[in-house]
Amino acid sequence: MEESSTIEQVYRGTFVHSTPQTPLLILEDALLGVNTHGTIAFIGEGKHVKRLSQDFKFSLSDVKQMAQHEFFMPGMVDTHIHAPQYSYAGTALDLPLLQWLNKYTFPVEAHFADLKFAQQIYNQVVKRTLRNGTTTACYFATIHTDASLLLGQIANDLGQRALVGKVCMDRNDSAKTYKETSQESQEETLRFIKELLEKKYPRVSPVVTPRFALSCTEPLLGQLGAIAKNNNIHIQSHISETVDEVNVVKELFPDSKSYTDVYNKHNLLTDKTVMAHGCYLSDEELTLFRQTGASLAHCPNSNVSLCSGLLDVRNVLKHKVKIGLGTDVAGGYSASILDAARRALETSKVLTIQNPGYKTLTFEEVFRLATLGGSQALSLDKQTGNFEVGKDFDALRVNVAAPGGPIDLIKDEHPKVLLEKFLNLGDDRNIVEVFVAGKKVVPFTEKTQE
Ligand SMILES: O=c1[nH]c(=O)c2nc[nH]c2[nH]1
Ligand SMILES: [Zn+2]
Repeated sequence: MEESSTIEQVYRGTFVHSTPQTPLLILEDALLGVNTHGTIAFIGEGKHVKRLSQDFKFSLSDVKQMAQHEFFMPGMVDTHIHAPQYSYAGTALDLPLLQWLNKYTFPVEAHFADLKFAQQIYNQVVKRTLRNGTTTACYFATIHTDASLLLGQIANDLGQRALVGKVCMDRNDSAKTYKETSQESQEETLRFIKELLEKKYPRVSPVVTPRFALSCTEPLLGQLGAIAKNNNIHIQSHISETVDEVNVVKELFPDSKSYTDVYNKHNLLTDKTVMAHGCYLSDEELTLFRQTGASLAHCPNSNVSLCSGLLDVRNVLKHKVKIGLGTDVAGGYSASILDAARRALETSKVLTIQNPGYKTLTFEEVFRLATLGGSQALSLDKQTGNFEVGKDFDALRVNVAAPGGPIDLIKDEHPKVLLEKFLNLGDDRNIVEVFVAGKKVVPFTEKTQE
């Protein structure tokens, strides 16, 4: 038998996941096998365990039976999170975006020149998000190359799948100590990409990261578009988060038709681009997203916490633009995609209050945004996002009745009820194990504990 088909783990019980066609599929008494590469080798029915054990050559005694109140779901995907801002998450939410950046964000991010401080905060944020069930995270770091490389190393060491971006900003008059020249930004981006790729981390990749149009000159935007293209790598930024920001973009880029056009002109909209927010995008701009394959990170906690706006996710879906959820720590105060899922539902309900004819998102749709949608938004859906054979086993083992946990159950509740309760009421106490590419990354081991 080939090595690639050696089965290392087999689980029997309930599995819930999404497909492009169906937001929620519930597989009761299912059997899922993971091979030595951490890839899903098969998913079948529990009643076929004997035949599957012969076909895939595992022993019946190796099957791990899950309890009644447990299920496996795909690991969650945070499509937009600022790792350095974790240091002040839960505070500083009293100003609108542009003032918030000047007063809180830039001074804090400037501290990440200090690698010791970076090490402490980056360890905390990767551990916290893993415990919260984020198996894939798309991180903004800061302008500091070495600290950004350290974030990549920490994500790799703790076993999280991650995209990591060294932030680029050659225009920032408000914080003189937190700015680069265009040349520095370009050269350091190239160094960051080169050095991160040389590490050959299996699941951590660089992402080209112009902070947003306001903090980048046109020449820099053009250079970053070219760098992403030459290296065939991801791109992330912010777009149309607030009305004030959109107005400044109009002033700074008078020759562009729209905010989206600014990025598109500089080859920054590709099928590997994820843009955060997009609250004020026109239908025409959404069409451009669709045509280029660029995606959106919906960050509802941040959008409300900074009084930025309300994203109409239904309209984004109607335009067939890829979309996932982001925490946007620390504009969003919670480092949990469960929180983002709740806020996404809430925002959709606010839109329904404003317009009773609005088609509110369902919890099943939001579940898909948190998992498969996120993986699509990051163009990582070949590797992760659901329990399709051939994808990596990125999964959460959820015990809805975890002792000391936040959920009380009535006897024999259906898995759909268990999932809905977990999405609305659950927390890290219910996430008893987290797997990335078949490897158990939560609970932490002695090695990852320090
Ligand atoms: O929510 C946000 N957080 C940020 O750090 C940022 N920078 C530009 N635009 C931004 N929006
Ligand atoms: Zn952001």
